[in-house]
Amino acid sequence: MKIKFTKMHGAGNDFVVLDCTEKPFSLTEKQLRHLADRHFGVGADQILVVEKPDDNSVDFKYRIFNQDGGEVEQCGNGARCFVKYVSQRKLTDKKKIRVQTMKSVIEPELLDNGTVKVNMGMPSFTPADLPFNPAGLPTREVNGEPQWAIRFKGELWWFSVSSMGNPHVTIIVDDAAGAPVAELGAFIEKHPAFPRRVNVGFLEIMNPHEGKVRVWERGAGETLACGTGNCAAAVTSIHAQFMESPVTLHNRGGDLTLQWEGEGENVELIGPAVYLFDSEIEL
Ligand SMILES: N[C@@H](CCC[C@H](N)C(=O)O)C(=O)O
Repeated sequence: MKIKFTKMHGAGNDFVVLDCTEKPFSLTEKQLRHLADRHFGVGADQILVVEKPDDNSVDFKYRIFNQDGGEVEQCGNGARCFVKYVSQRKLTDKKKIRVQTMKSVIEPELLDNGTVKVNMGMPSFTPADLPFNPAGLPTREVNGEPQWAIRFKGELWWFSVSSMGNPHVTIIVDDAAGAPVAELGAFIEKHPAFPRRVNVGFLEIMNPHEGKVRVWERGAGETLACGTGNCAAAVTSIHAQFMESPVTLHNRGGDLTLQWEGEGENVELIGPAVYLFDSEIEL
C-alpha cells in the first residue's frame, strides 16, 4: 500500500503528518513503527494524524502516535506543526483553530512573525491524573510543591510530576548537558510507579526566566525538544517558585517560550513549526 505523507519539525522534534480528512486512518502499529523507523522508513519521533472533527465545536481531530507505535494523549510541538500543516494544505483559512486531542481541546494559532502559539490547556499536578502511584517512594515538599524520589545506581533523584494531558516527570539538575538522560530517563519511563509510563525532563534553571531542558520521551527516547515536556518543566518550576512566567527554555533543537500565570490558568507554548517536504512511501 502506497501512502502520501508530509515531513515536518518543531524545534527539531520531527513528525510524519498524515492527512486522513478524506479517508479513514487504518495503519497498524507495525506500519506506524515502519514509517517512524530512521533506517528502514521515513523517520520521526511521532506520527500525527489529521482527521475531520466529530462535531462542529472544533475544527479538526488530532491523533498522535509515538515512534514505538503507541497512541498518546498530547504533543505540543506537533500542535504547532498541525496548524501550519492545515493552513499550508488549505484545509482551513483560519489562523487560530480548535483541535480535539484524545483528552482535551487545544488552540494553536499562527502568529504574524511566523511562529505558532498554542493554548495547551490547564496543567494538573494530581498524581492520579498521570497516573502516578507514589506509594513507598520518599517524599518532601519544596515551596509547597510535593516532590518524590527514585533511587538509581545508589543515588536519590528528586522529581515533580505534572500532566499536560500526557504524563511528565521533571528533575531539576545543575547541568543539563551532563544529565544521565538516556539511562535515568529510560529507567523512570518504565518504573512501576508509572503504570502508563512517563516522559522524563531534566531542567537546568539559569535564571527565573530562562533554562535549558532535555527530555527523554516515552515511546521515542531523547528528542531534540518536547513541547509538553517544556510546558511541564516550566509549570512545575513556576509552581515551586523557582521560575517566573514567561520562561524561555533552550532545547538541543531550538528555543521554546512558555507562559503560565498560575493555578487555574492555561499554559501557552510558543515556538517554530517547519514544513519540510511531501512524499510517499510503500508500506
Ligand atoms: N514530542 C511531544 C510529546 C509526544 C508524546 C510523548 N512522547 C508521550 O508519550 O506522552 C511534544 O512535543 O509534546
